Amino acid sequence: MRASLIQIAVNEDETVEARRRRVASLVRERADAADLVVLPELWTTGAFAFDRFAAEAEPLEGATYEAMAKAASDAGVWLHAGSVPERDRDGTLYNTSLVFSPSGDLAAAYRKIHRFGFDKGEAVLMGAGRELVTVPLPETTLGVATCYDLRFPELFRGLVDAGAETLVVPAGWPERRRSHWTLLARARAVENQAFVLACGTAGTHASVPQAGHSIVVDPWGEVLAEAGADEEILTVDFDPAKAARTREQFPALKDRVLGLDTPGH
Ligand SMILES: O=C(O)CCC(=O)C(=O)O
Repeated sequence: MRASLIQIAVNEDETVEARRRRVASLVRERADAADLVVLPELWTTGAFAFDRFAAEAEPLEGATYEAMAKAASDAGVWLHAGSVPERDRDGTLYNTSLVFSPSGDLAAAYRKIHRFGFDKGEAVLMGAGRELVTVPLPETTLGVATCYDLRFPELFRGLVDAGAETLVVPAGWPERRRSHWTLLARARAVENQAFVLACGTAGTHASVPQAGHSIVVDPWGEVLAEAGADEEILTVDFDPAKAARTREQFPALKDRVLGLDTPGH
């Protein structure tokens, strides 16, 4: 299977409309060059452009949905279109990822569960998702998570329990914590014996330089490919069956002990 992670530069000198058109054509260019294309988190607005979330939020089937559904079907690829600021019918905002099939149908939508910012930014401006999302592809089952979710291993265990073998993580990770990004991507791969495809943004928006360094890790924790800091398309061939083989040959997941007693009980 061949995956292309498109590490988009999110800078303020490009309008959302221009970036959407540019990204749609980058996706289209992956026709015959990838089976699965992955985009980063909130690449229209910028993950740190909190003051624009409300103004640029879209209904689920908004402009980004339409452009990405068409790009996926034009290219004939599975497309994890990263995430958009979604406004639901009640007016609540969510950080929502969209996955399209090669015919351009929506295969899954995932609302980010762990919101970043503690008492500011996304954590106060957006609602939290509650549902784990997996997407069965012919070759593998994807488990999806977004950026800050990477710090919460229990979410990934939930995805593995639901059948995920390839974990896809769009992000807008800041440069100042790049070492955590790489470490956590490898940790999630090793502990879950799964591929991790983690696609970040490049550029600088809201004065926050982005880490870039999108990364693909195999179920043994080996880094198959890693991008630099700038906009880049990272393409990698991988054998999705390696997740099952690794779980068979080194069956650590079977040794999990659940429901431990807590101190004092
Ligand atoms: O956890 C981090 O260090 C970065 C998280 C983040 O930037 C996000 O979730 O948008």
